[in-house]
Amino acid sequence: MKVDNAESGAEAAIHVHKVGKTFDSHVKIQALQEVNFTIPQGEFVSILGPSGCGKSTLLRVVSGLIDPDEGGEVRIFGHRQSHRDMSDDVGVVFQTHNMLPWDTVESNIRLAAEVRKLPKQELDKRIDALLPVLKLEKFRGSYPHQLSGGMRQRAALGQILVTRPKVLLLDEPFGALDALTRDQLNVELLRLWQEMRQTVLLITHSIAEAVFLSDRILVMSEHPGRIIEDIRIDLPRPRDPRTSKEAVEFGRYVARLGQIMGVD
Ligand SMILES: Nc1ncnc2c1ncn2[C@@H]1O[C@H](COP(=O)(O)OP(=O)(O)OP(=O)(O)O)[C@@H](O)[C@H]1O
Repeated sequence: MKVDNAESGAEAAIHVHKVGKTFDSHVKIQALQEVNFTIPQGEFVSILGPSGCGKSTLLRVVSGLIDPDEGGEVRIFGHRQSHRDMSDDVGVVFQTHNMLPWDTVESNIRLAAEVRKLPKQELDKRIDALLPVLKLEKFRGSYPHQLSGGMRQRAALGQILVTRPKVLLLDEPFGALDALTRDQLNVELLRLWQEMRQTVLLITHSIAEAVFLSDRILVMSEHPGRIIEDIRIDLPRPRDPRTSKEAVEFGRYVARLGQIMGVD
């Protein structure tokens, strides 16, 4: 369903309005409480918050994998997200990859694009362009178990990027990797975003990672999750891990966020 009323966030890439979520299994857990925010097209936004505050739940609601409680809504370019009618404009990457162990990197990426029913020639072209960007060209014929953790997560990113989603939702995609690999992949992610300029919503536990990558950081409260701060990161782009992280302003943002989150 489309709406074109500006107040509803129809112009925005992501519009989250009065989103709450209560899980009602054997115990009732209110994971989210009245979450509101709007992200314009092309912005890179990170979500920080304490463990268990509802970050993954929020990302799953934005992706359409689960529906919010009644009264709340998510719109993607004006399309009302729901479990039954998920927007084609959204791609999601989780912490653990989704690759079939018996298929090569290339077939896994190919398979992920099949739902979009792209003509074979177009898909070949996209895969040929994507593999070098992900530094996986030499590994297109390798199986997941033959790759390092970082390569597997790059391939998982490839499975989503091949569909060219306008909105990229990332749930700690590099969270399980060692710090060095994670830093390298963040630099690559930033390079990709600088080229493609999709709208990105990233969940992370790392304040420095959020400041380095983002235009804006949303901070969530303890459970039940609400947005308690919305901070614009006015650091110049393009960003470079050495120079950007050494800048005084970078340190100021990290310190301020540390204070808000009680980890300074
Ligand atoms: N499917 C579910 N059924 C019941 N409760 C759930 C479900 N998914 C999440 N929860 C609960 O909702 C709350 C928020 O969980 P969520 O995974 O969204 O937090 P998070 O901020 O992503 O946590 P972390 O940073 O530790 O990954 C938690 O209390 C969790 O137990």
